[in-house]
Amino acid sequence: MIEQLRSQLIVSCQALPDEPLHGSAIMARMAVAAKEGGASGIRANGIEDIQAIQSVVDLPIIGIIKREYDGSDVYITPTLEEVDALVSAGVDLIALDATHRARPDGSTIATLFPLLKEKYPNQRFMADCATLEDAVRAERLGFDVVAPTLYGYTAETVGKKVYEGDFQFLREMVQIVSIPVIAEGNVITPEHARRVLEIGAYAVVVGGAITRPQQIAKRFVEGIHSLSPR
Ligand SMILES: CC(=O)N[C@H](C=O)[C@@H](O)[C@H](O)[C@H](O)COP(=O)(O)O
Repeated sequence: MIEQLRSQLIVSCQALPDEPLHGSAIMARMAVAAKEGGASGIRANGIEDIQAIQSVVDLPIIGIIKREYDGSDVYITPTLEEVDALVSAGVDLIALDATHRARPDGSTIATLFPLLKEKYPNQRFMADCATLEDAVRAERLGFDVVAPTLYGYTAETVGKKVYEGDFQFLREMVQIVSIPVIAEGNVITPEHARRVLEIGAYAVVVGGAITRPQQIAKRFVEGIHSLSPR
């Protein structure tokens, strides 16, 4: 299944409860649209969205469950409970936060992941990383793929964008691990998508730039204002 994604576009179809397109029926239509556009995979959040998407497209799915717990900053598939649900849903690849941060039950990825592998030896896992250390640790732990998904979204990386310095961070990640690196997070243009593959990313995930119209509209509005005479 991972082979199927080589050099291809994966579209992340996500809208949280506070977003205008929230709802599994809408996310399923987004996935159909992504497939019509040529996407080879879908990333989706939550069992409801995943099942709705599985019923209309036959593409490989990267599944996550975003859940916030008191006392932990980890929200992408934080505990075994979310992994159990994603395995039951039958997603091809389960992505989880692979930073060093403490998880809700006090575990870390280094203590949780071996348990997941033991329980689900045939399941494939993707590591959502914020740093190069995260990626190295993820490879050592036995993840199948890594991604810079959380680069810019943790206290130590806040404000950083993966495309800065011609995708410098991504290039370093590609060099430091030997498992596939999927470029994810702030890939905003077709040129970005092409560039990350040139740099050596195995595949590319694009989310908001395709499936979050509020982000797309905002970018146009900002474009207009930056062009208008002052
Ligand atoms: C940081 C975080 O929570 N990222 C989430 C992970 O699944 C999603 O909200 C992103 O949309 C996804 O990673 C794709 O990225 P972008 O939408 O920038 O193309």
